[in-house]
Amino acid sequence: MIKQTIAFLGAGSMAEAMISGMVESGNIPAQQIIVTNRQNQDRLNEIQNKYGVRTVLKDDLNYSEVDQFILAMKPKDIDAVLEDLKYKITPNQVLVSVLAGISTSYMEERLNDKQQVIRVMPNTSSMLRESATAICPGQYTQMDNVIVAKELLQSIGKVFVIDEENMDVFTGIAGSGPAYFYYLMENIEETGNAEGMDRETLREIGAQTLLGAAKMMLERDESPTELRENVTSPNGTTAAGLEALHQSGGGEAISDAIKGAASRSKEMSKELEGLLVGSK
Ligand SMILES: NC(=O)C1=CN([C@@H]2O[C@H](COP(=O)(O)OP(=O)(O)OC[C@H]3O[C@@H](n4cnc5c(N)ncnc54)[C@H](OP(=O)(O)O)[C@@H]3O)[C@@H](O)[C@H]2O)C=CC1
Ligand SMILES: O=C(O)[C@@H]1CCC=N1
Repeated sequence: MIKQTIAFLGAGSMAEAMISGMVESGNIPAQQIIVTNRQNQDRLNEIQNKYGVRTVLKDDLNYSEVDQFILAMKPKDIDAVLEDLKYKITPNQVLVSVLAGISTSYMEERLNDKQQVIRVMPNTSSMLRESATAICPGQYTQMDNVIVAKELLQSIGKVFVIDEENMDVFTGIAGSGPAYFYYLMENIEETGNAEGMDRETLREIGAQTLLGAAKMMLERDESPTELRENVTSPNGTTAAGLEALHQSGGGEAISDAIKGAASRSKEMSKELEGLLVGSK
């Protein structure tokens, strides 16, 4: 059981997905989770009623009772948040950021000397405790705090400790990834529906197919290539489907999606640094 007190700064869709998974896991008492935002009291009431966590507007938060702050606002708000936190927290408290494109050094440079920070990248499947989450500690973060953060994140799915240089591509694969699969499903539904099947059944069929394939990859000792070849009978339906996919640039499209998201993640950090230089 996690003993630390956690405060979310931000109560949007990503925060909610994480809160839902954490509370559901039972690994941390709901009363040890505090959720804040700047002004939307209705949203805080909604979160409190749904999950039994404590909520408060961020200006009324008792910062000294918090062990780990989870930053869950939009990247554009990061400078204001760090400027504010600098005067409110001590080096033994930890900042855990889920913001896309914000590096540990970016945060460290704008906080007090040797502030402990951790950069993480979860996804919205946190809601069902099925996130693929990356974690990457800053240079001053103590190992015992990394362990607690990891335990907390394990309550919402699988955790991968990665080098920061891989955070952008991880974001392109796993942070944004659920959206690619939803897009795939939208197109599956569209096509099946045009052929006369009803959308509700199609959703179940498509999702079960996706789930089955995911489980095969996680639970069987075969590569995706071997698994694909096992489905593909010579001159059969799969061969025809894969050929059409190949002709339409399916593989390239997936690769471009990951590269596009990763490059946007890099660009977002550069944009913020540019903003800062411009503001001087
Ligand atoms: N959505 C996703 O799939 C994923 C998102 N992320 C990251 O999660 C972050 C949040 O995204 P998302 O949940 O979609 O964003 P939302 O816009 O839904 O939520 C942002 C929240 O931050 C609050 N907020 C803004 N400034 C502050 C502040 N200074 N202190 C406290 N709260 C504040 C806002 O409320 P108010 O205006 O009242 O302050 C709002 O509750 C982003 O940085 C994104 O990169 C990471 C992985 C996946
Ligand atoms: O779209 C975004 O920027 C965020 C980060 C990863 C998923 N959603």
